[in-house]
Amino acid sequence: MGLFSFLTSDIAIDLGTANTLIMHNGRILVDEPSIIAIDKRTGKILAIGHQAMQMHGKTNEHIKTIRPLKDGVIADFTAAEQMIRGLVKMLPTTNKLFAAAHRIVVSIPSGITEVEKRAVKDSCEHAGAKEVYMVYEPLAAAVGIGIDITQPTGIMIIDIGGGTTEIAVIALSGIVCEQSIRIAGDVFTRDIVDYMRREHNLLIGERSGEEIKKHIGSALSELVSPPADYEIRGRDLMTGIPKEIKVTYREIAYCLDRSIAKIEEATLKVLEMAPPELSADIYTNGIHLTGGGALLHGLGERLAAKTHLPVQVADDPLRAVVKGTGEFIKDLAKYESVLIR
Ligand SMILES: Nc1ncnc2c1ncn2[C@@H]1O[C@H](COP(=O)(O)OP(=O)(O)OP(=O)(O)O)[C@@H](O)[C@H]1O
Repeated sequence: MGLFSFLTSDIAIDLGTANTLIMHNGRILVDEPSIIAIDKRTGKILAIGHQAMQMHGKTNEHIKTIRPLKDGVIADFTAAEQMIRGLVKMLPTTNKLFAAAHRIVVSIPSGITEVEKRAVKDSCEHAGAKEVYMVYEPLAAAVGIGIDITQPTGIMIIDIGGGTTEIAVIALSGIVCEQSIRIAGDVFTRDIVDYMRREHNLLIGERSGEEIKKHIGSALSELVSPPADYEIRGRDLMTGIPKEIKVTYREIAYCLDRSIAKIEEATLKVLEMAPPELSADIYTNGIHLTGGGALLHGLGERLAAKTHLPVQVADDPLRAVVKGTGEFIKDLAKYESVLIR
């Protein structure tokens, strides 16, 4: 008997490169980093989500941490399945509401291939789901921020996640034109780690790079309300001794500049592709920014300056996709044309 058959209702999953969120009946019950830790000798899972993230970069030879998704898609099928299983187990199964849940809606990047889609579906099925529906992330993000995607109105979404940035123009429940690029949070983190090594001779880990990004990551070198300098520790490459330095947001803006320019480029491409009637709508309604990357300081302002359009950063950008995915599972019939089996 599959895991989902013990549950009492349908669930929505935002299976992300960085974070996986699970929602039921309008409530986000699981919000964990997409990572597992296993014992290399036995293959046993030692930790999932936050607990596994604590171990990331600090493991000994017997422990391995795995991030099952890369660039928005499943890179390690077995680990993905184990992670989904483990995260679903975190749901309060004692709650009667979960008694008959065997349908799930899971969000996927819009640039995903048929083989990659199959991998998502199979992972969910192997984890116990009986019916799996998939929905493209930009559609879920739009619904998640409260937009009615069924209207004949052009909506532009830029969803910057961990692995992919999805830029799409949506109308009448469908994606009219889009670009899905593999420049997002993970690349920003890598840019920071590389910069620290190059400019400061300081070797830092992925987690430290991510902390810098979250605290002082900036898309602009001049901010109206700048964050305070951030202290970071790592290994001095010259001496091999641990050291601490202070980093400014301006340095981070400098090292992220190239990657952000690629997002700008893709945004302009999508705007160029949009049919004129939808361009007119976008001129009025502007661009909606979702995903964790939307939290970079000054990103909204930078994109607004580049496109000369109003840019709105979602209130809760990290949760927009799962909130939208949760709406789809509530009314499968209404969204039949949007959902992929
Ligand atoms: N305050 C912040 N500033 C900048 N980046 C942030 C901030 N908070 C989170 N992030 C980044 O956002 C990314 C995660 O965003 P999100 O959860 O939307 O992506 P995901 O759904 O896991 O990825 P994908 O959709 O690409 O599969 C991570 O790279 C994380 O480091």
